[in-house]
Amino acid sequence: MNMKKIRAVVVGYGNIGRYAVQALEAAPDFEIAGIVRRNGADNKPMELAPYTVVKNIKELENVDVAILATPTRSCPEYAKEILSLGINTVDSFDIHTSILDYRAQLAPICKEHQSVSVIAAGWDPGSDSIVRTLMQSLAPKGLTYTNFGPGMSMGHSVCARGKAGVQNALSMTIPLGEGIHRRMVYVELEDGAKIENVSKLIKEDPYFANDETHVFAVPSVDAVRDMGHGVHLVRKGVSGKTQNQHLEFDMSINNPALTGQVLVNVARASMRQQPGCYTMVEIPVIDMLAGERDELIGHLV
Ligand SMILES: NC(=O)C1=CN([C@@H]2O[C@H](COP(=O)(O)OP(=O)(O)OC[C@H]3O[C@@H](n4cnc5c(N)ncnc54)[C@H](OP(=O)(O)O)[C@@H]3O)[C@@H](O)[C@H]2O)C=CC1
Ligand SMILES: N[C@@H](CCCC(=O)C(=O)O)C(=O)O
Repeated sequence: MNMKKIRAVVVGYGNIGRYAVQALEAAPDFEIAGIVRRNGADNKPMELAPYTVVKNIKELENVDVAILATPTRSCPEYAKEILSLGINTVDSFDIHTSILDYRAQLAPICKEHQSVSVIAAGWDPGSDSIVRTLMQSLAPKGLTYTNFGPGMSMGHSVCARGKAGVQNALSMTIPLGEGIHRRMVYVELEDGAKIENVSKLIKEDPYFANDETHVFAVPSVDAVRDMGHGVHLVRKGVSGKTQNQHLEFDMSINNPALTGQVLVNVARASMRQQPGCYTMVEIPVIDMLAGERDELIGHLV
């Protein structure tokens, strides 16, 4: 039997957007309804030749879900507009301290327009959030440490790139142990910009303000960039009344490729939820997989 494919749109064609398109192309149950870019079809890259590229999602027909691959700080605006059209949205919004507030803003819009939004769905926040939740259930008392990298944080790099005087930026996350990180930021300056001013702007942004941060000027960010990243999540705690349970989760990844894959997974899951706004820990993990539920249960459980 031919199943109707989910019609997805990718909004924003930067790092995550590129890999989200690839993950959609590799998924058996999706078709790409189009790509939304700020400049529409101007300078359309070769690999997008098969697709319609537009400035506004309203120019596309029968869209089920929009994958927001835009800077985190632009996600709320795009999500509100698109959810109001009755189209589902998913994003990898990664300002941990604002997730609850963001969810509360989107929930009534989803209910009013019968749409679904899955927010904060990359790998952290995202799949790591599921691992932390599972670990806490296995050892309810204890401590979890999330140790990133070393690797490139897309969110911090986007943030640094947005500062006045910055042409391009790379923010490397260096693990110091027990969930503490150092930020090493490499910036390509615009003509006339001063590293002292740029450094101040970056260090006072909430993305960086709580971590030790060093900012360096480099002639070319491209020459030093590598999009590898990873995480080592550990929990030591107590199951029932038994101490010293030790749990670990490790991954070493291409950051945008993994994020793009997770976004496609939650785009699929969005089609299986009631109207509302969800984080990944609120969705059955099986809903993120393609295929028949019974078959999946048969080989996964
Ligand atoms: N939760 C997680 O685990 C993860 C989250 N992320 C999040 O993904 C976000 C995107 O990262 P990345 O793909 O590297 O970013 P990029 O800057 O490479 O791409 C973002 C794209 O969004 C579009 N866009 C729309 N509005 C704006 C705007 N106001 N300013 C700039 N670009 C805009 C542009 O595409 P166009 O020109 O086509 O319109 C741009 O290329 C990050 O901010 C990060 O927080 C990333 C990795 C993991
Ligand atoms: N949100 C991150 C992914 C998790 C890693 C992280 O938060 C970091 O390196 O600081 C990103 O944007 O790359």
